[in-house]
Amino acid sequence: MCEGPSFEHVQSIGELLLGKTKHRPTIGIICGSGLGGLADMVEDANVVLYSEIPSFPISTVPGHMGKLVFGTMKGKQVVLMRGRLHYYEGYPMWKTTIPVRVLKACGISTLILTNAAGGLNSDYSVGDIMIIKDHIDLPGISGECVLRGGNDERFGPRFLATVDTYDKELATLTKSIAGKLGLSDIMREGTYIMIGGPTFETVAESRLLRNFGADAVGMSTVPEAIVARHMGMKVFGLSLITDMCSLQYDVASATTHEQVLAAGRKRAKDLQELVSNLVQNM
Ligand SMILES: O=P(O)(O)O[C@@H]1C[C@H](O)[C@@H](CO)O1
Ligand SMILES: Nc1nc2[nH]cnc2c(=O)[nH]1
Repeated sequence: MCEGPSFEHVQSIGELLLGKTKHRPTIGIICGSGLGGLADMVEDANVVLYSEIPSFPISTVPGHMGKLVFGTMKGKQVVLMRGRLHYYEGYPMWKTTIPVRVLKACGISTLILTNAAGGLNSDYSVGDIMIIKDHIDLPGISGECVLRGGNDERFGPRFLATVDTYDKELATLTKSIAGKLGLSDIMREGTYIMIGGPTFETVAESRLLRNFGADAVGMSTVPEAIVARHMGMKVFGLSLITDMCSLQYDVASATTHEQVLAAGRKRAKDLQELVSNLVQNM
């Protein structure tokens, strides 16, 4: 059975969106929880609400506004998704990535993903920024891969290699920009693991995820990265460590979404500088 939007439908939404803006971006950015301030860097903005776009799912999570923002960032044409869709909101996996397919139809060739994540690596601290070197698709390896279902070859191949998901040149460029901005001390590079959510991890789960080799855990990003690669886009990802996962029972503390959003606000300026300079130098 074929799941997901048809190729023609995605193309038609792309055309509709390009009719609503004079911009012709090639760089797309997805804002993670509490990281919507990235959109404040956009000049000459044309904003389209998700609710105005046919078949677009609606963001229901606080910290995700549900707007596409077309415009320029440091002279480069961009489009930002200020609000992403998560599997735990009740959408099937393929539906959470309709916007990524639509971005491609709008002409995007490079996708920058950002997210809020819990730190599993005990060398990390709240406020660190992790370049995503690799991911573990926990839902995917247990049967809920975003590419499950019928495959339209016009989107991409049935069997996708994922060893090269995250672009190495953009990672190198980001490290050099972080150095110039004085951010090297908070930069990390590691593996992001996606869980379905919306529960934060138990101590036993955090230990399991760490033993799997993950440095940070979150509830998004991986399906978007896979779909973007499926369509031949370059992908780069950053995780803001908003809380540290509890690996010891005697000092375990509960994570809250408010805490995640507050950590995002604290690091907002640095993240905006980092991403906008990356865009400028791409
Ligand atoms: O959209 P992201 O992955 O940044 O959001 C993370 C995961 C949950 O949606 C939320 C938990 O606070 O933050
Ligand atoms: N699963 C998970 N997602 C997060 N998003 C932000 N922080 C966390 C976390 O600690 N765990």
